[in-house]
Amino acid sequence: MRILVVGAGAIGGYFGGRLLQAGRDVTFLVRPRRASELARDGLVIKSPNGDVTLKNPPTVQADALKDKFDVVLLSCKAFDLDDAIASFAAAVGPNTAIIPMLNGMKHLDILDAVFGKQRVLGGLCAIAATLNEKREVVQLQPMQSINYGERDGKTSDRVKAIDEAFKSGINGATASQNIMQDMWEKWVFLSSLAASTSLMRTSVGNILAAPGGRDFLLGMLDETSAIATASGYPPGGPFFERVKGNLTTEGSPMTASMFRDIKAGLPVEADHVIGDLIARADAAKVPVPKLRIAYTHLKAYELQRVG
Ligand SMILES: NC(=O)C1=CN([C@@H]2O[C@H](COP(=O)(O)OP(=O)(O)OC[C@H]3O[C@@H](n4cnc5c(N)ncnc54)[C@H](OP(=O)(O)O)[C@@H]3O)[C@@H](O)[C@H]2O)C=CC1
Ligand SMILES: CC(C)(CO)C(=O)C(=O)O
Repeated sequence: MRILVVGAGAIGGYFGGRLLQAGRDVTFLVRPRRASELARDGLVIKSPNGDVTLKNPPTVQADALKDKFDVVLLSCKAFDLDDAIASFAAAVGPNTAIIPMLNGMKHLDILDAVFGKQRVLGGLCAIAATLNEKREVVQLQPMQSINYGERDGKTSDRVKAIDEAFKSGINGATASQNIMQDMWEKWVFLSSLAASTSLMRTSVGNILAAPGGRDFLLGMLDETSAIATASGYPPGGPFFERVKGNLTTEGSPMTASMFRDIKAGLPVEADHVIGDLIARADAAKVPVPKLRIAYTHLKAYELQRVG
């Protein structure tokens, strides 16, 4: 099974690296700067689940991409999605399965429109990872999982084959028969965490310890849960039960990748992760005052960032 990992950042580098470490046929589609970093230093993963340096990981750049791949693991940020689609389109053949790792949901519609719904699986990951100043992939906590599945819930041969390949290298790899529900639950959790930690500029533990902090976090979770419910995906499945406790754990150092990006002065996925959720709330007439403040805050950050 030929796997093209689009982007060798935190998520692509981590999961693609683990598959490569397990001997899978992985190629990273990268842009010139990342290509030279990987050629010079290898793909370095620092992780509580085991460090590894993968020398000379196979890479390809968009202009040289000709072969069709069986699987495309899409791990760019939402604001790079159009550019990434143009870059990996040549790798998509009649039997290619695209597995997106992006937070949010809107990318599914965009990918469907370009490649056809039958090529786009559902996908998500739960991990806290980042690139450090040496451009090494750093996993910040042991937690990790990656889910994928047919969006109609069927068990297909292609998902069985992907599952076998992913399980061989990644702890926490799971084929899901309820991937749309899982994606919505992940979005509910992530948007609550990202909106809260970005707005309060601190961890879940510090927010919980502040006056009104617990009510604020749970109020945010109520708003995002109401949107999911109005969209036909009431949260409450096993994934959600597992992650919900993270928002109420005293002393938790947890933050969202969006908050880490703000601290580093990087662009954020404000429209994809929060703005799109508010649009769905408006369509369903669900009041979301806390989420709106977080969105205004993120858009003000974006304006200040570009000057
Ligand atoms: N980090 C985390 O802990 C988690 C992140 N996510 C989600 O996963 C997605 C990816 O996040 P993350 O890995 O953190 O982001 P990163 O910024 O670390 O990595 C994204 C990578 O995509 C690459 N990229 C973008 N466009 C292209 C292109 N056209 N061709 C090749 N490479 C491209 C970028 O390359 P370049 O270096 O050239 O800019 C970059 O290395 C996001 O939607 C995020 O919300 C989900 C769960 C946890
Ligand atoms: C919810 C979480 C923390 C875990 O994957 C995440 O997706 C993120 O920080 O972007």
